[in-house]
Amino acid sequence: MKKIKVGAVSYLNTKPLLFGVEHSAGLMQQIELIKEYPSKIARQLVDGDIDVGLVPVAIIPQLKEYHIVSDYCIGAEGNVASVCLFSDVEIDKVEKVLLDYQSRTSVNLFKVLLKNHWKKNIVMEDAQKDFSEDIKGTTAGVLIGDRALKQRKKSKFIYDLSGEWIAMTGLPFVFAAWIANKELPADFLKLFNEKNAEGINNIDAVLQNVSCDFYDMHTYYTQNISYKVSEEKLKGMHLFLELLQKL
Ligand SMILES: C=C(O[C@@H]1C=C(C(=O)O)C=C[C@H]1O)C(=O)O
Repeated sequence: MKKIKVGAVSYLNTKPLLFGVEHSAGLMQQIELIKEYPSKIARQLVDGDIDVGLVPVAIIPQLKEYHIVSDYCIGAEGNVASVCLFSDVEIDKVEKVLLDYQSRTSVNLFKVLLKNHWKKNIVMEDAQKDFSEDIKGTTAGVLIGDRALKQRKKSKFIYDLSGEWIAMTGLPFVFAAWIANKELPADFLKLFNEKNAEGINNIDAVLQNVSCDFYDMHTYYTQNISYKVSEEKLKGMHLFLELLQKL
């Protein structure tokens, strides 16, 4: 049988979603699991190299066909902690912003917020590898994932992008969702969804397999990331895609 190719984000935030998946021999037999940073997973789904992926929602317009196939996502209903503008100076004094090459949603969320929330014009530059060292003086950076959690100890000013989005819109935010580029078998999707739920409903077991010395993972999994897809989150996602279209 041909294996279903599943692309997942390689960050700490994805561990609760993969906990049940990776512990299920039955499911693992059906899939090939690829872990990469978000912009790579996005490219693979757009190019058809994978069948389903935990992809940045900002790339939805690039897909000829898309199906949100799970009740779980990487979302936030408050400060997400791992998607922020980091800076040595207040945003009013920032002259240049470096944009994380691993991101597709958050760098676009920053652009949406800059125009509609902060109502500013700042020079932006696509960043290269290891750019966190270049975040200094009047050069700020949008950083995501585990590297962002580490950066929290280094930068004086931290603007949490989902917090700012919620302040602007009153809606929660979805960074990434499980999206397929084709129809997939219903029995596979049912099992995949059940296995996603396992870790989400058992964060204490997930935490036993995670070690992190730069941020409290219990807080991250229970108060920062919000994993359940909801009507409100989808509303937030559609508004984001609409504002992105207008940029
Ligand atoms: C909350 C996060 O959400 C992520 C942000 C993404 C993006 O900006 O494209 C994509 C996937 C998610 O992992 C994070 O990585 O910190």
